[in-house]
Amino acid sequence: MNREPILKARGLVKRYGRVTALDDCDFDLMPGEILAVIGDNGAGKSSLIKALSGAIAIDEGEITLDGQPVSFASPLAARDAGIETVYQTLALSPALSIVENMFMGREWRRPGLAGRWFRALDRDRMRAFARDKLSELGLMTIQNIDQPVETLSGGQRQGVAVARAAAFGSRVVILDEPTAALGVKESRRVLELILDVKSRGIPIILISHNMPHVFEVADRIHVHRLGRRLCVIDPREHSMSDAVAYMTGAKAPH
Ligand SMILES: Nc1ncnc2c1ncn2[C@@H]1O[C@H](COP(=O)(O)OP(=O)(O)OP(=O)(O)O)[C@@H](O)[C@H]1O
Repeated sequence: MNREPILKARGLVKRYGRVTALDDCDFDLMPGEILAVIGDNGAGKSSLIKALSGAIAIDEGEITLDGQPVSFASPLAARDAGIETVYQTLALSPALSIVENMFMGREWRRPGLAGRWFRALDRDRMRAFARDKLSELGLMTIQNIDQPVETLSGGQRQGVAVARAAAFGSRVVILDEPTAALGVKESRRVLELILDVKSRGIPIILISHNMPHVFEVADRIHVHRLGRRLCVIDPREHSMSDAVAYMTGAKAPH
């Protein structure tokens, strides 16, 4: 098995004025794993995944994907490289429909004559695909996939964002608090979907404050503290209270 990280970062620094959100931060995502990232509020977890997914520019450091240095100018550039991210803010367009949100910027077109500049959107195929992906998530309580996202509940919106990432992430899927807005049943479906993405051989970065969820699905846990990676622990060898003690600084990892 190839033990080189798929996604790797060394010495990341991100400053917002006087605040240093990432302070010489390292990161490694191994092939096929679910890596949880945990840390206190303000520890810099979101900044880390934004740096990895092109949503913010880093001040210092290096990121490699499959061993090649990368510098994503935008989330779109990261997406083109196969890195799909669900941000806490979800990045959905409320006025657009569910299908339009799933395909935003990568619409499928009907086959056309070679060289023809305009090809019609293949709406039927996109709708069937969107319906499939949502039903995999158990989200077919949504009656109409042409309805605007702004008419959905918070949990349903989260489901659309997660389904989109799971459907299109070909190298890495990053989920920032994917179960935060969800009830017990919906959370369970998201956890199942995470395991399903893993079974397709795609590694996942899961940022979560929910320790039972983290310990249920993660292969390794990156503990983030004060803008950097404090340690990486194996959930089979550490308890939840250990993990919380490390991230709050109550206990030092050995
Ligand atoms: N756009 C911004 N402008 C100024 N400061 C920011 C900005 N984004 C983040 N920060 C600061 O950087 C630090 C790290 O924030 P970040 O959101 O990465 O932490 P986090 O671990 O994801 O926190 P949480 O668990 O609360 O989401 C915090 O002190 C935060 O206030």
